[in-house]
Amino acid sequence: MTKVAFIGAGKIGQTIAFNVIMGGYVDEAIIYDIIPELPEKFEHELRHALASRKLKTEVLGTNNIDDVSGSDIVVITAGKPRKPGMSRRDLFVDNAKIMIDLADKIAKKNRGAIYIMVANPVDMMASVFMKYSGEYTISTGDQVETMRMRSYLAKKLKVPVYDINGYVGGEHGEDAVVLWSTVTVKGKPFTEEMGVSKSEVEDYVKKIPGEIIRVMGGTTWGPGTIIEEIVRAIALNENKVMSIAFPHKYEDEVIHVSEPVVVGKTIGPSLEPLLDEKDRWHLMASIKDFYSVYKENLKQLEESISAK
Ligand SMILES: NC(=O)c1ccc[n+]([C@@H]2O[C@H](COP(=O)([O-])OP(=O)(O)OC[C@H]3O[C@@H](n4cnc5c(N)ncnc54)[C@H](O)[C@@H]3O)[C@@H](O)[C@H]2O)c1
Repeated sequence: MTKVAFIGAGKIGQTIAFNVIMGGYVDEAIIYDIIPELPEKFEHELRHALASRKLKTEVLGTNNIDDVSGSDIVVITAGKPRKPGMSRRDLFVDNAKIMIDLADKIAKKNRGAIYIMVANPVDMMASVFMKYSGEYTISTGDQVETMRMRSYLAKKLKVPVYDINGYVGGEHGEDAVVLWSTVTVKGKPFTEEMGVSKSEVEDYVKKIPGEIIRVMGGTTWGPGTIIEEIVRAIALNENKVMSIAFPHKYEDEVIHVSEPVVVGKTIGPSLEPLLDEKDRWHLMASIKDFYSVYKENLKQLEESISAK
């Protein structure tokens, strides 16, 4: 019996919820948003789709946060999306205020759930939510970049995408790094002699989301499918290796940075010890950078809250 809650029913929230619910492996789903009637009408849409697929998943769309209770998995997409030209980190203060409010309202009614953060800046929002709720939180992190990297290599090298393996790590977004020591093509370690340069792949992974946002107004289908796989891995205890951001204790904070890790009902162990020295150095640099930006952002957040 698996119950999943979706907090936020905007573009990405709807896409993830649709994919998860149509997967047929969830017994109950609750969809919550603050926009009047939106979750309720989305519930009707889902019921129609479920009828067509002959699935008996129980779905509730609601504007009442008290309905969000007893969940095993909580997927949080509530928050502002970035506009063209904005960085994910620009959303920190506004979206962190939403996370603090949600931590207060939903954590006590869903104790022991795994919380999956999607709202940006996603890794920092996971750290904020965990800090204020005390609940185990992961971020979808670089699993999205990982699939962008694999898809680009497959297209360039003209091989099926399932012949490409490997991961992207570090903070989700502009600072994510391809963990080249993990990348293989048809089981062989990647080399530039295969016909594509590392910098070209890195450039694609960094720039493509901004380009999609500029033209399509947001990224949905890619992340919506990739994030469904994270939910599925947890719900079905698949123990699959994914590059998601999970809690790391660093200095005086718990922070979230992605590295390949086994994902099931519990998260871990990490594959970080198997990376080469260069990739491990990149991850450590990314943890240090995350920590200093995060501390600075927390300061701004506190100033903004106390200025009210
Ligand atoms: N992690 C990823 O890979 C990834 C991918 C795509 C989008 N995102 C992020 O997800 C977030 C949502 O993006 P979107 O395109 O769906 O935006 P959107 O504007 O379409 O949807 C956001 C939804 O959140 C709701 N919301 C706001 N405050 C809320 C609250 N307190 N409680 C419940 N619902 C609330 C809004 O009413 C809206 O329906 C953004 O921060 C975006 O950057 C992350």
